[in-house]
Amino acid sequence: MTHRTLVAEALVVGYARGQRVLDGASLTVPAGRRLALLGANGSGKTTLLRCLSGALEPVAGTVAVDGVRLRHTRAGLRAHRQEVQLVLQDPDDQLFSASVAQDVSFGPLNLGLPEDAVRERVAEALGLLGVAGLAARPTHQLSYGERKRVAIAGAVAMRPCVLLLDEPTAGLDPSAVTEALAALERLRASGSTVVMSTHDVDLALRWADDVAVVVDRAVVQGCPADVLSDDDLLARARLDRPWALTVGARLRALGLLPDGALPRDAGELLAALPERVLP
Ligand SMILES: Nc1ncnc2c1ncn2[C@@H]1O[C@H](COP(=O)(O)OP(=O)(O)OP(=O)(O)O)[C@@H](O)[C@H]1O
Repeated sequence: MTHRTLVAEALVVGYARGQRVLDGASLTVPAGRRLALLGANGSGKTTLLRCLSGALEPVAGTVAVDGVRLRHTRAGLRAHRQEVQLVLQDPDDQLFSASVAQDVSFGPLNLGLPEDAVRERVAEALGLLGVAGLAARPTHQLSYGERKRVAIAGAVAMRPCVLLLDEPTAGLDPSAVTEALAALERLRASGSTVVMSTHDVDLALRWADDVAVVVDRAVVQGCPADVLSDDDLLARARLDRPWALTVGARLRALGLLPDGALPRDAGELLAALPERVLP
């Protein structure tokens, strides 16, 4: 797998006539960067991800991978899905087979790959997600967190250059979130560029290289610390400022952090404090 750049330009989407969910939404997912997609409930994050994956055809606008434009023909969609995979928020929308191994084999088998290549991809995908031990388990017996990981493994078995994850950490306990983030790092190291939608601004700040906010039917994209401290944007998008930015700004104003210091989480904050505060 090789990281690739995914670009959406001027997307227009409306489910009902005359009502637009996206109206001129543009987004760039640079190859190899972690991108977090934020926005209020119903703002259009899933709609945008579905356009990026090819599952939904916009009324207007384009989607392209490394400059190659997505065509909504059978051949065009087939080619796009080998590069870009979407994992839905609810794993039960994605898992259909009796066993985990069968489920994860589904995509590679559909590509017409020989059995040994399929087996290799399934083992690789389950390994990357840290669920190799679940291969023989019936999918209906799995916990919610296990089902989420297996659903991601199903997409990973397609060896996508860009992996789109709709709220992959929603409903996971804190240690499962940590494990999921470690799995995403392994995926990135293996060549998949990762986009995740989330409602967690603190997670977006500490995980992402870039953030994109879906607001007023368009997308505002930029560096996490800049976008997530833009109070006007945050209010329009019904998001809170991440606590680390609020506390960091206060500590800088008190002279307890150097001017350029931008701790993104508790560990970075403690590390940045001077010894007189934290001997
Ligand atoms: N298939 C559909 N038919 C009609 N309307 C739809 C459909 N899918 C989504 N919508 C509407 O489009 C809007 C955007 O929905 P979308 O699921 O993209 O938002 P979201 O940002 O992912 O929300 P959430 O954070 O709640 O998951 C909502 O008003 C939703 O009701």
